[in-house]
Amino acid sequence: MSNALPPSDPTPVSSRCHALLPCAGTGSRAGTPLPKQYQPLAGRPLVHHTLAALRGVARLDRILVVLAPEDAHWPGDVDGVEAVRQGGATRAESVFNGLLALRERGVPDSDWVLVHDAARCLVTPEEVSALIDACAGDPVGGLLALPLPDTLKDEAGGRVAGTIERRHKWLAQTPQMFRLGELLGALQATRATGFEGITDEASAIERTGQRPRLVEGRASNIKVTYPHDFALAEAILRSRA
Ligand SMILES: Nc1ccn([C@@H]2O[C@H](COP(=O)(O)OP(=O)(O)OP(=O)(O)O)[C@@H](O)[C@H]2O)c(=O)n1
Ligand SMILES: C[C@](O)(CO)[C@H](O)COP(=O)(O)O
Repeated sequence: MSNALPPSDPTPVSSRCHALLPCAGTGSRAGTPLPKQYQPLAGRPLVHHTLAALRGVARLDRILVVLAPEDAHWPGDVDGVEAVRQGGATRAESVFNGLLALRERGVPDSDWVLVHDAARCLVTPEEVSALIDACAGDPVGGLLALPLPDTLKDEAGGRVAGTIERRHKWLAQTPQMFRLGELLGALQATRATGFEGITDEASAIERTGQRPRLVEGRASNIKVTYPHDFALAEAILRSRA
């Protein structure tokens, strides 16, 4: 009988999770004087609410925020949070740079990364935990999403061009949870085209032929995007206080 050990798995399964926050946008649709992630909301900059929710998830090993290189609003020292000034021209590029920064810090390719929009400040620790619970044993990973609640219309020239079958249609939210190496590779494959068509992490993973898991989230996990979203976000935050 041979004493040789069986060959080791080249990609050991890791259960470690990290959060990555793209926070380098300009918030052009929000129309606020400050980039929207720094706009005051219930007495604090918007991104602080996002970070407070993530810091409430004990299973997150690291929280890394990707800032624009010229960001003048980041407070500098947020407990338990690391920031890199490596934001890119698009969300996908900011995420890609953040993943490289995680790798440079020694995070192995097999660890999970939960990418979460800084602008989704209403996410709760419970929603993040539900995503981790649902995806930790999944071979691909997945995302929070919401089954489409309304009738969906196709438009042409400001008029209805048709009604789209809404069964099996979901609205993608964040966090989106994938293995560091897989997500980096998937984004790298679209880099030459300027990450064209990559509007979230799942879309990059889908291009590799894999099918991310949909984990039902809540309607309250909105991305603050337009001017009227601030009042809604503030009302929800105050109702929770
Ligand atoms: N080059 C970019 C663009 C966006 N983001 C981040 O990605 C998240 C989602 O993007 P979005 O809501 O589109 O933010 P903005 O790009 O800032 O908004 P807009 O498109 O209205 O300018 C935000 O937290 C934003 O800060 C980023 O890190 N880098
Ligand atoms: C990632 C995202 O929040 C999922 O809904 C969304 O695609 C970001 O879109 P944006 O146009 O960059 O705001």
